[in-house]
Amino acid sequence: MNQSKEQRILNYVLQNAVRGDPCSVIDAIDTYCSQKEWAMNVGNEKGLILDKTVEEINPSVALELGTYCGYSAVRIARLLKAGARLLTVEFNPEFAAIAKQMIEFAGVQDKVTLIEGPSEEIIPQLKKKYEVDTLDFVFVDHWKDRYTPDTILLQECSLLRKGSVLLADNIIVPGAPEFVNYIRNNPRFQCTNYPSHLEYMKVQDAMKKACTLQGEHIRST
Ligand SMILES: Nc1ncc2ncn(CCCCCNC(=O)c3cc(-c4ccc(F)cc4)cc(O)c3O)c2n1
Ligand SMILES: [Mg+2]
Repeated sequence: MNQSKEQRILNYVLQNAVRGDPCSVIDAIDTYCSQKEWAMNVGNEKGLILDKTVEEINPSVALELGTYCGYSAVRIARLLKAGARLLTVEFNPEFAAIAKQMIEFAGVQDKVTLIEGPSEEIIPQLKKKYEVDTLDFVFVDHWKDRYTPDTILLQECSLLRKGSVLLADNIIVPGAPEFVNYIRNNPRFQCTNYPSHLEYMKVQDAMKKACTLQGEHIRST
C-alpha cells in the first residue's frame, strides 16, 4: 500500500533532522513541504508569529486544536518553560500516529500530551480528565467551521480566564469568516490581526489573536 504524504514527511524528517533537536525537525518539514509536497503546516512565516505570541505569553498550559503532523506542536513545545505543558487535539488517527512520532523524534514529548478525538468531545474533558484549570494559550488550527463553536465551548467550560490568548490560523485561506465576525463583535475579546501568507505559497493569509478581557462571568444567582 503506497505511503501517505504525511508518512513521507515524517520519513524525510527521520532521515534529515537531528533526533532531539526541535529546530532541525521544523526546518526539515519546511524544506520538504516547500520543495517537494505542499502540506497544511502553519509554516515558517506564520510560525514566527506563533513563536512571538508564545514567547510573549510564556504559557504554563497551552492547547492546540488540530495537530496534523505535529509541526506547530513542536514549534510551541520547544518554547515552553520547564514544567509547562501543551495539550494538542487531533481526530484523524493516521495524523495522530505521525504527530506522535514527530513529537518524540523532536524530543519534546515530555511537554506534549497528544489527545486523539474531535475537539467538541475533548474540550469538555479538559478540566476533569486532563487536570486543566484554565488555559493560558490556545492555537486554533482545526476545521475552520469549528473555530466559533469551540471558542464558545471553551468559555462554557470555564477554560478561559482574563488574559487567556487565542491565536487562530487561516483567517483568509481557507478562511474563517464566521469566527472573524463572532470575535470582532464580542466585547469579551480584544483582537489583533497579523497579515501573512499561506504556508509555502505567495497567497495572502492572516492570523488573528484574541485576548480574553474577562474570564468566566460570575453567574448572578
Ligand atoms: N473538530 C475537530 N477536532 C479535532 C480535529 N483535528 C483535526 N481536525 C480536522 C482539521 C482538518 C485540517 C484543518 N486545517 C485545514 O483545513 C487547513 C487547510 C489549509 C489549506 C488547504 C488547502 C488550500 F488550498 C489552502 C489552504 C491550510 C491550513 O493552514 C489549514 O490549517 C479536527 N476537527
Ligand atoms: Mg492552518
